[in-house]
Amino acid sequence: MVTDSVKAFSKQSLGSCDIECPKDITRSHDILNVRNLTKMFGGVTAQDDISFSIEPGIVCGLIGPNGAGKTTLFNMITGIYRPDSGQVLFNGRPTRKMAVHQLVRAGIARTFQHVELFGSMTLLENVLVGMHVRTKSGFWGAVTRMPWVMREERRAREKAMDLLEFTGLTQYAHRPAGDLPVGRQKMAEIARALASEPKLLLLDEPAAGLNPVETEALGKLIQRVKERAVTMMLVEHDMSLAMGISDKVIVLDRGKKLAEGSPREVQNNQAVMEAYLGRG
Ligand SMILES: Nc1ncnc2c1ncn2[C@@H]1O[C@H](COP(=O)(O)OP(=O)(O)OP(=O)(O)O)[C@@H](O)[C@H]1O
Repeated sequence: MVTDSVKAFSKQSLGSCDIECPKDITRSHDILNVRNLTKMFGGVTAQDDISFSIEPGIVCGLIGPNGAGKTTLFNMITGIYRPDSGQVLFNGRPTRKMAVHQLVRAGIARTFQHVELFGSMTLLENVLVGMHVRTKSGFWGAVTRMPWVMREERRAREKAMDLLEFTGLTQYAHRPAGDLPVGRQKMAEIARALASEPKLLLLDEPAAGLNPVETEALGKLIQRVKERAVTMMLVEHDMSLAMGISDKVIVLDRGKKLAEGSPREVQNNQAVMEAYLGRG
C-alpha cells in the first residue's frame, strides 16, 4: 500500500536526475563519521558498508522504506548494537569501546520510535532522570542531603523546568507522563534528551502518532533546538517534515545507502523514488 507520506514525497519530486552517493570524506570538523558500517542479523544485512559524515549544527534527515536499516543505524551510533565491521567516530573519537552511558556523557542523546518515558513519574521527574549524567551527587549525596547536594538539586529542577518551558510543557510538569496524550509525551522525550546537554541528538520518528498541528509544533521545536547548536539526525516517515527541516538527507534502502544530498537533490533522485514507490 502506498502511504500518504510516500504520495507526498512523490508529489514533491521534480523529475529525475540521478545523484551519486558521494564517497565519505572525513573532515576534522565533522561531529560524526560513520565508516563502512556493516551489521547482520542472521541472514539479514541490516547495514551494508554504510559511510557518511555529519557537519556540526545541521539537521540530517535519515529516510528509507520500512526495514531499510534506519533504527539499526541509530542503535549503532548510540552503542546499543556493535557493528560487525566498520566504525563510528564522534568528534573524531572512535566509539567502539564506549558503553551507552559513556556516549550519553560524551554528548549523544536520542529519542525512541515508541515513547519510552517513565509513565508513573511526572514530566519534571522524567526530565530530571535525563539530567543525572550531568549531576555529581549520586546515591550517597541524595541520602546524606549535604548542602551542596541540595543546591545542585535546586539547580537541576530549575533547569528541568526551563526545558519543559522550552518544549511548551510547563503546565504539565507535575502530571504523570503516562496520563498525557502521545503528542505531549513525544515533546517530553525531547526535553528529557536535551537534559543530558547533547551535542548530537538522534530523533527516531518524532512525528509518529502526531496530528498535523502537533507535527507543525514539532518542526518549530526542532528548529529552535538547532538554534542551540545541537546537531540532529532525524528518522522520519513524514516526508513534508523531513524534507522541510533537513539540511541534508541520507536515504537507506535494504541496508544500503541509496543517496545523500540536499532535500531537493534527494527528491529528484530516480533510485530513491523507485525504492519508495516500488514497494506498493
Ligand atoms: N534485533 C534484530 N534482530 C533481527 N533482525 C533485526 C533486528 N533489528 C533489525 N532487524 C532487521 O534488520 C532490518 C532493518 O531493520 P530496522 O529496524 O533498522 O529498519 P528501519 O529502517 O528502522 O525500519 P522501520 O522504518 O520499519 O522502523 C530489518 O529487516 C529488520 O527485520
